[in-house]
Amino acid sequence: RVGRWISSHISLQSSVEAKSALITERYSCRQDYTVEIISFDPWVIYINNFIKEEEINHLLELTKDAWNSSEVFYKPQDHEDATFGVDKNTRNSSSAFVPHEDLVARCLLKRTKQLLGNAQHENVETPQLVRYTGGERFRPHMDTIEPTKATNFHPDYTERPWNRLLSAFVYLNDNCTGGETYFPRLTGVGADADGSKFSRAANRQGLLVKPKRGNAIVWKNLFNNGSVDERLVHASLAIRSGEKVGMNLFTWHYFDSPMVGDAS
Ligand SMILES: O=C(O)CCC(=O)C(=O)O
Ligand SMILES: [Fe+2]
Repeated sequence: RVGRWISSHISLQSSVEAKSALITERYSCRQDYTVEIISFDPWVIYINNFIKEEEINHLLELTKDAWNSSEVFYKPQDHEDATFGVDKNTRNSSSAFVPHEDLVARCLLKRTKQLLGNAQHENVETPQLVRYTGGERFRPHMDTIEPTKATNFHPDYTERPWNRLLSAFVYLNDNCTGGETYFPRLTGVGADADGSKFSRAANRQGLLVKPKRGNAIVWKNLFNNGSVDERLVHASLAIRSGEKVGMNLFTWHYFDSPMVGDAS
């Protein structure tokens, strides 16, 4: 089984050409992140320095003219089937897709794949940048695809069903207030947690992750039998001031393969 390296994102073509904005030949994909465990069950980790300054600057430069209203998979009132589109009631941010041929995108896909190690990781979606300004937010949702509604989600979905195993949300800037990533069903952090990364909900319910440039929160969306682990429901709380930019990386678990180890 050869790892397919193509990142076939979801009907949406990237709107920017691959070009090297700030990254030069001197660029190396070397990573030097550190990991903190957030939760054993469900599996959630926090990564310090997942992405380097030069990579962030490159991605922001590369996508500067590529922002559009974020889309979600949703069911419009007058539709029978779920579809992709803008649903501001759910998500009113902007999104930009990084072309998967881009040097930094390729590095990030590889870094994500390496993070998964021996767990199933045939495909990583094209990195998606998301930007929020005043009042914008993303209501509670799962990053997984609902198989029964997803026949038009991706051309090969029914041919070879998959779902998003791992979600990595990477913070590309942090000059904002508000905009925490909120996991209402996870255990929150302790009183001694680093306040630049986490905050505690007033009712002590749920995990609140603050935007911190370069760092990432990573979680596993599926149980080992492939069903969706709804404990990973999450939201982006509204931005109160400033701007938040983040990036989604999703890896795919194909149901015809084991979640860990080789099929052969
Ligand atoms: O903006 C965030 O903190 C989370 C974004 C998110 O959940 C998503 O884009 O799927
Ligand atoms: Fe999400």
